[in-house]
Amino acid sequence: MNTDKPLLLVVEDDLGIQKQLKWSLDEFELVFAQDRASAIKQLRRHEPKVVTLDLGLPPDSANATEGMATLSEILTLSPLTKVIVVTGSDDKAHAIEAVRLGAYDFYHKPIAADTLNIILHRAYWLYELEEANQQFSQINVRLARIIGDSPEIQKLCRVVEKIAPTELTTLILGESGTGKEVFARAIHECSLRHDAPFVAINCASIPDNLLESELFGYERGAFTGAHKKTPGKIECAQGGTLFLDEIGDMPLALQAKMLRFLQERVIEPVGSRQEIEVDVRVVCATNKDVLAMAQQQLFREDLYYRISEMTLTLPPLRERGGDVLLLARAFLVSINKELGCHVKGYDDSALQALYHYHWPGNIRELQNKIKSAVIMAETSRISDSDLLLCQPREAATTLFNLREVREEAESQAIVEALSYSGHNISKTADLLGITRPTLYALMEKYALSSNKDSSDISPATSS
Ligand SMILES: Nc1ncnc2c1ncn2[C@@H]1O[C@H](COP(=O)(O)OP(=O)(O)OP(=O)(O)O)[C@@H](O)[C@H]1O
Repeated sequence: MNTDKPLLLVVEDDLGIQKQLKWSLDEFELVFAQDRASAIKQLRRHEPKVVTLDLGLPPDSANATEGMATLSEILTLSPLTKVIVVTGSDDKAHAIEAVRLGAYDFYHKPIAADTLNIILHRAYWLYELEEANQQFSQINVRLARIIGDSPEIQKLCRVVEKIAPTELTTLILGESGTGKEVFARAIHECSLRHDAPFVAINCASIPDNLLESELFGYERGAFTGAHKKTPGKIECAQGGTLFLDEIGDMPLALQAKMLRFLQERVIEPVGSRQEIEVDVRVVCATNKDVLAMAQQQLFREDLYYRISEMTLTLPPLRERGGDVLLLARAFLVSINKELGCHVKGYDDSALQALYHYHWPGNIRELQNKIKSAVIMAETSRISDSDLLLCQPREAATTLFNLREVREEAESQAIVEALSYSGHNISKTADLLGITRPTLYALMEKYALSSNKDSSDISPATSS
């Protein structure tokens, strides 16, 4: 069968019309069905995007009953399929009824090839559009579990959308508690593997001598206590995604075996000589600088390049701006529910404290602090004293100082425009939509130099 052409299921009991369609619809790969049963069989087998359906089907070809029943069954099984019904020229009522039931369009016999070709192309186009929309909204729902409005997190979500459907082995970097596992799950859930298992293993939490058998499985009698053949985590992830957390802690000896699995997609359980083929996508994470470790021979360099076909670096919570408050509000709802509490929100002192704290333990620390604050809170609103935070992120200025924010953005824009224009003052002023004197005044205000020789613009040294 020529798979380049779009496949069209034609439900038509008249062999003469079948022949005519074959001849006039040569841009499509036609498959035929003569009655309801064969139509459903072909639908299940070929999953066509578009179907043409003659409403007059046997056993009662003079009547539209069987055709209408076939239409309903097709749309129940495959709601996105575009069904175009075919009726006799004097049968408008049935055509309209079919559209009411969900048919995409209708046309009357005798067949006008040009018109039918146009209707069919439009139907395929619409199908593909709807299918893409559906996939997009499913991806959005799956990504919705990642809370965060900051540009950094939004950018990472767009990267996840792009890489999820691929087979790229991905390395997620970031401090402890920044959401590496959350992102690994999002990659899995937005991928075509989302119905298969997501299996996570933490390489740091399992003793070195057990990690190999945990990952690769073992044969009965492979070592003392191996009473029965047991599959490893890799095999358990068959068809799905394996998440190797703390990959930087994997013992060097085991890294060679891991590399072979990643290259050849086969595993050999401990104590076995039999190879097992595995179809598993791998996502790794670490809070260590594995590249530096590779350079110091503390991590296999070849394994590093194998696992980092794509790298995502998660920013620490303190660099995500207002996300901390967004997360704090979301966690309050879930923690209230979990503990059966009714804390209503945060007072100003708590918001200030949450925003300015350094968050060395990132989102996990935030969750813990809110949990204990919900338990400790004496009133319906959490205050800074309930949160027990020390070490503010920076001197407590006001939470949102609009002037400071504006000035920072203004100075940043000038730096970037200068760099873009090659430090040409006229061009920079044009880019920014201001006059040269205004630009000079602003550069002076922000102590910016226009030194052409420096590769980047840095604040002028005041000497
Ligand atoms: N963007 C986010 N939105 C909502 N919850 C999040 C987000 N990121 C992380 N979390 C929550 O924070 C906690 C820590 O996240 P996670 O375990 O993914 O971090 P991690 O970086 O893998 O940590 P570790 O390095 O310690 O393994 C989890 O409870 C997770 O559900």
